[in-house]
Amino acid sequence: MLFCILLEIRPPHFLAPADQLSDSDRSGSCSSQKMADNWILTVTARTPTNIAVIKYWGKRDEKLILPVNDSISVTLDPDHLCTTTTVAVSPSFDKDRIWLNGEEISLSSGRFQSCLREIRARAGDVEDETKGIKISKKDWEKLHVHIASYNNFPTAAGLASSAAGLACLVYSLAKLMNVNEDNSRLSSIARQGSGSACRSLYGGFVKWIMGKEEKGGDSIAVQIADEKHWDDLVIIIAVVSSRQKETSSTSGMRDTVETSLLLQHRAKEVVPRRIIKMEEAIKNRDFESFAQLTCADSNQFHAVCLDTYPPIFYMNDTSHRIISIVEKWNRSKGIPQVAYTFDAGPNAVLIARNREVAADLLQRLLFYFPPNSDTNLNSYLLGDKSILKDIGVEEAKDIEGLPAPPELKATQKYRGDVSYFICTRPGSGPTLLSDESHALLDPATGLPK
Ligand SMILES: Nc1ncnc2c1ncn2[C@@H]1O[C@H](COP(=O)(O)OP(=O)(O)OP(=O)(O)O)[C@@H](O)[C@H]1O
Ligand SMILES: C[C@@](O)(CCOP(=O)(O)OP(=O)(O)O)CC(=O)O
Repeated sequence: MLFCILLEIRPPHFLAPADQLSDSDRSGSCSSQKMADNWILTVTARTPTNIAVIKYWGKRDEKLILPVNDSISVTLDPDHLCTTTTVAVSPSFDKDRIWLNGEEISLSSGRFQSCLREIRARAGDVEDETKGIKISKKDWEKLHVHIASYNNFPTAAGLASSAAGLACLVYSLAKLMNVNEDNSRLSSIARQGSGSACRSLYGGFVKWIMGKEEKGGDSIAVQIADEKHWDDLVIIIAVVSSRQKETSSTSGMRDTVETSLLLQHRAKEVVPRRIIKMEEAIKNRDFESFAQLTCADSNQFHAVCLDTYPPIFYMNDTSHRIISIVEKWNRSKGIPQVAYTFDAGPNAVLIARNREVAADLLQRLLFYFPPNSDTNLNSYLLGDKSILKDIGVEEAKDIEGLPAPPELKATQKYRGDVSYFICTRPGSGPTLLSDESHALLDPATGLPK
């Protein structure tokens, strides 16, 4: 029986007209055609976001997304910030479709198309004996997919949604289509969806090697160390604004490449040295060097944005205030306690050397940026909320009683200038979610649940 069902399943609209069917086609056509109308195969995966500590900014090839320098990132714990994507294939689908955060969006962009094309070109044979489904390598060119993706954090707000999103798209499709390639090879496909996405194929500490080849085959991500290597680190993100930004990373870096002389100096002289030092700092868990390099690189990235014509401003007054709080505190301690870094937006990503320092940091941040009176504490700190206990904050009113940081003379507060905080840590790479309850597509219809 199973053999009969498995004979050959072709999408109904690709079935040959009856008079062109061979005997073997006919012998299996009844059950397989019936099955062909009904089956849906799905895969769900979860992929983390990442924050660059040595920034990628500038492409040498826009279409293939090849960068002008190497970059290094820390993968953030997917328990707190992640994309979940379900991909489905069925002969009953008549076109490729994608839903992002519940809304259908166009798949026509060159970037989505590049990822789909590259994955399809590497697809393998798939057989699901329990469902009686067999898809051969060549069938993938004709079958269509449905994709549903959800980011559990703001999209297009400088929190690298494109990184987690495109990495998850490529990873889940690769699993659905049985692509037999390691994550580094998959990273070079994700790179063509969004540069920073290639680094989300690994957990821990990741380097995107810029590569030299014209076609970009050697522009891949590699893991420097996994998330357990340096598990003291605690990361606090201050979400300063979750509105969509004015200048996208893509257009911003294009303008920078065209107009900034500082970028050329950075890519040629500064980053190559910093990459070597940053790799060493990570391998040796040398927080002092790690923090010094991270802050310097973030500052240079924003200087390069300012050196662009027309100038790009991603940070705002709140971002600058946070830098000042951290700089003064680090100086008062003699050695860095916290590193800061800002991507293409005003949100601060603060990396504390350990949990104790992270608690002191959160105390300072809550002191200067208390929530509005109508904000609930539960929605003001997301992620690992247990850190609130460390500073004795159980309710929003406890924030009012926090002591002023001793190293700072100014005690003016900036109530409401931070939308919320996220407390997280370095985290793991992509994972498959086998529990059906995580799927975003209905297994019976292939449409969003
Ligand atoms: N889960 C997802 N699946 C597929 N595509 C996504 C997903 N999330 C985001 N994207 C794509 O990425 C775009 C947002 O990218 P953009 O670079 O503007 O912002 P960001 O990645 O949040 O910020 P940044 O890269 O500057 O930190 C979205 O408009 C969408 O096209
Ligand atoms: C500031 C950055 O976050 C830039 C991210 O740029 P994207 O990867 O979003 O850009 P595209 O490749 O055009 O999609 C720094 C970084 O992540 O390295």
